[in-house]
Amino acid sequence: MDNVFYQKYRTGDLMAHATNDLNAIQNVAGAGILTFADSLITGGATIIAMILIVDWRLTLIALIPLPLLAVTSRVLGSKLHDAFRDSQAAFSTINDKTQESITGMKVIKTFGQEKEDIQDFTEKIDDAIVKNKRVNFLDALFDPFITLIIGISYVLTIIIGGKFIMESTITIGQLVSFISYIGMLVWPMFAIGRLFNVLERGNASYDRVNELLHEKTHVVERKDAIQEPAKGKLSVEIAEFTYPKDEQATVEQIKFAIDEGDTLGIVGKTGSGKTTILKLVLREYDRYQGHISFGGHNIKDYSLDALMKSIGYVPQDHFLFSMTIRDNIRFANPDFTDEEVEKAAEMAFINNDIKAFPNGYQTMVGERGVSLSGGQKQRISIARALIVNPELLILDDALSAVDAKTEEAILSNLKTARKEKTTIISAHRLSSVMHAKEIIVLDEGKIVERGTHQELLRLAGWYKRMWDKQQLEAKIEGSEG
Ligand SMILES: Nc1ncnc2c1ncn2[C@@H]1O[C@H](COP(=O)(O)OP(=O)(O)OP(=O)(O)O)[C@@H](O)[C@H]1O
Repeated sequence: MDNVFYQKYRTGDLMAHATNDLNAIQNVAGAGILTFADSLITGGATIIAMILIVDWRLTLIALIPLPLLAVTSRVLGSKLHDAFRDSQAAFSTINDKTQESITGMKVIKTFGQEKEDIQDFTEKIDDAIVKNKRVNFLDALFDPFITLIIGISYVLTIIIGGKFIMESTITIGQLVSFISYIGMLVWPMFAIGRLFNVLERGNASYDRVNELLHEKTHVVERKDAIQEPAKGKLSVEIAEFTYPKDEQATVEQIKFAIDEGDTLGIVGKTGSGKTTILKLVLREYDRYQGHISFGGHNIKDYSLDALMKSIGYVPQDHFLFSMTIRDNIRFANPDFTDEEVEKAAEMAFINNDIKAFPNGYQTMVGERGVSLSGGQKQRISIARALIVNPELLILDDALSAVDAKTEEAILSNLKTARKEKTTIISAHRLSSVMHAKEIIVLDEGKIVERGTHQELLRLAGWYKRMWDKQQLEAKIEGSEG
């Protein structure tokens, strides 16, 4: 699924669909069908015996209350359906809240928001309890109603059966055995009630899961898509792109081309649209006016696999998995050798840091392992992208957490190792892009300045002002250090 989907459905919600809802559906397929078969066979056999062995008229009378059972099950079932849907939605909300609270625990603690968070959690739990109580209330109504219906059957049978005995249509013995047959109908009737219960729960969950399964991704591969990884010149022409549900265009009139082996720098204020352009190159969104081609073909002509094989991406918010550093670096392909992993780490200037850990490359990352610094995580993400030696490397503000010296070393490594390959660097620190073949400056989604570092300095615009400011800051930091 595309990004729009993951923005619409939150993690906890998706997990609730995959656990609670699937359980309810599974119940229909298991216990539900078993109960149905059981009630049908036992009930059917008993009714046939009543007709054949005792009296068909008495059987009809005993079954008069049955339509009542159908009506009750229908009415209660439909109420249960709605109540169960609400309770499942409440469970999704709790799941979301739990997931967010645990993930954001550090922030909650730092801002002293534990009490407020617990309060919010309690409110959500209380809401779920109210909704679950309603489900259980409706659930509990089934049995008394069925008992009532069976009671009516008994009463009718005794009254009419008594009349039949007086008329000598049936014997006392037949009436007694008929009443015990009704006793045998008790379980099938309860079973029908339970079946409706399970069915309606499953139905409510099925609606929720079905809605999810019918979501369509907007990024669709062409049937005869190119399977060969993209390679060559990257050319981007975006007349306009607006995020789904937004009204105003986020980027407009973007036009640039990068020859194989060249580097493009993208700079600009925060929120000026740098990441957005990169997302379009990564084909995270397909709906824009314009044309992006890579190696002479529109990126939409490639299979997603072929396009992604050509691109190495280091996002702004790097994410490492709970596995060893080595496995994190060779995430794209576990067959990379230890030498290749170390070479990539060397290029990302993280090799020495990793070797200094007691367990070296075997160090576990994440919840079960060491806490890495922001800069270390960032450089491991860079190594992870570099190891595949991609045709196009995209660094989205990927050097923000390293110091100027480390940045210089990484950039110089990239320059040597990636002579033949294309690189896009988006950054706030202008020194990251100063060696690029072309630099574009964005403001409110439009290119406002472009050229080489020297040309931009001569323009004396935003780039020059920022450059001077950052140089001054670097000098002050240098003298302080
Ligand atoms: N998924 C989204 N849906 C709607 N609007 C978005 C989405 N992602 C970003 N935006 C908006 O698009 C604009 C450009 O965002 P973008 O992330 O491209 O900026 P940026 O230049 O990379 O910023 P920064 O330097 O802070 O990373 C911002 O106003 C942002 O709020």
